[in-house]
Amino acid sequence: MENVIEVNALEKFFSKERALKNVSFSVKKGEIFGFLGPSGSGKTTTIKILTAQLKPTSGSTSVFGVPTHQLSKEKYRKKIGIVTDNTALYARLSVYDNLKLYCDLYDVPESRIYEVLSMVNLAGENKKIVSKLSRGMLQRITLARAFLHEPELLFLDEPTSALDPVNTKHIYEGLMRLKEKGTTIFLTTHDMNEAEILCDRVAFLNNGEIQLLDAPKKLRQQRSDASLTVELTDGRTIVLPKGPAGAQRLFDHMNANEIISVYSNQPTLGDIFVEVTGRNLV
Ligand SMILES: Nc1ncnc2c1ncn2[C@@H]1O[C@H](COP(=O)(O)OP(=O)(O)OP(=O)(O)O)[C@@H](O)[C@H]1O
Repeated sequence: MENVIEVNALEKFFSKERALKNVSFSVKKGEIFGFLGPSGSGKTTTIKILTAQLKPTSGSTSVFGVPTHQLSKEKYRKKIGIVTDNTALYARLSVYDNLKLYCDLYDVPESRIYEVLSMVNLAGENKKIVSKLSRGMLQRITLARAFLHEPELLFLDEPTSALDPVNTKHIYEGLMRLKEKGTTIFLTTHDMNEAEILCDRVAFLNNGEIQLLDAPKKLRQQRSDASLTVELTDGRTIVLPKGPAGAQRLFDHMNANEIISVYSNQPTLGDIFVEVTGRNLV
């Protein structure tokens, strides 16, 4: 499968401080790739380098097979959508007028505005003035703007950090639909649950270094001891080990109709992050 993003031995220094250390990874077309790390680990710096807002100190980065510094701005703008903390919206204009400006810029029909507002659960809010919006609404408008020109590649820097669970779920559904259409998504997040739901593969970033990279399911399976936790009708919760002895006890409880639930004891992505990096994700 074709790689949309390629990063090799990327390093970034801010004065003498090393923000990124020997970072290498690639992102395939149509993949949702999660960059997970605590505050200050280098997530935004990576996005800025990949979107040509910052120059790397060394190493190579390419997007759509073209070194990032060589991409013409016009071509880049049309194929890429970026969502960061910087909303760059006009505070005194309405939601509609803000999005209309981008329709003109990207050569997109105005009818698309209603489609993207519905994607972010803001249908009917088009007349609201941007300065009167909540942080969560601003975040959703920024997402709507990034969806407007149907980019092939989306960079999302903590896209749901200000959203409530209902809107977060709505955004997840929208992102999954974009993925189904073939959009590639590079997502940074602190939220392991988000990574688990959305990402095909995740990289754990700690102090500017990638410490682990794989599919969430594989990471969990590799670290599972294959034991099972079983809740029984008499109120007990028991752990059954892998192997014939555990299987026999499971059979006996099933046969006696004593089982309420069974689940596997796999670690969460958060557990794995702590195990690998020795630190929490916040
Ligand atoms: N313009 C800058 N000048 C100096 N240092 C910087 C600059 N931008 C980032 N850094 C430093 O680089 C490191 C990585 O920062 P970055 O913003 O990429 O982290 P992050 O993982 O995105 O954090 P957060 O989750 O808080 O947004 C931090 O130590 C930060 O202080």
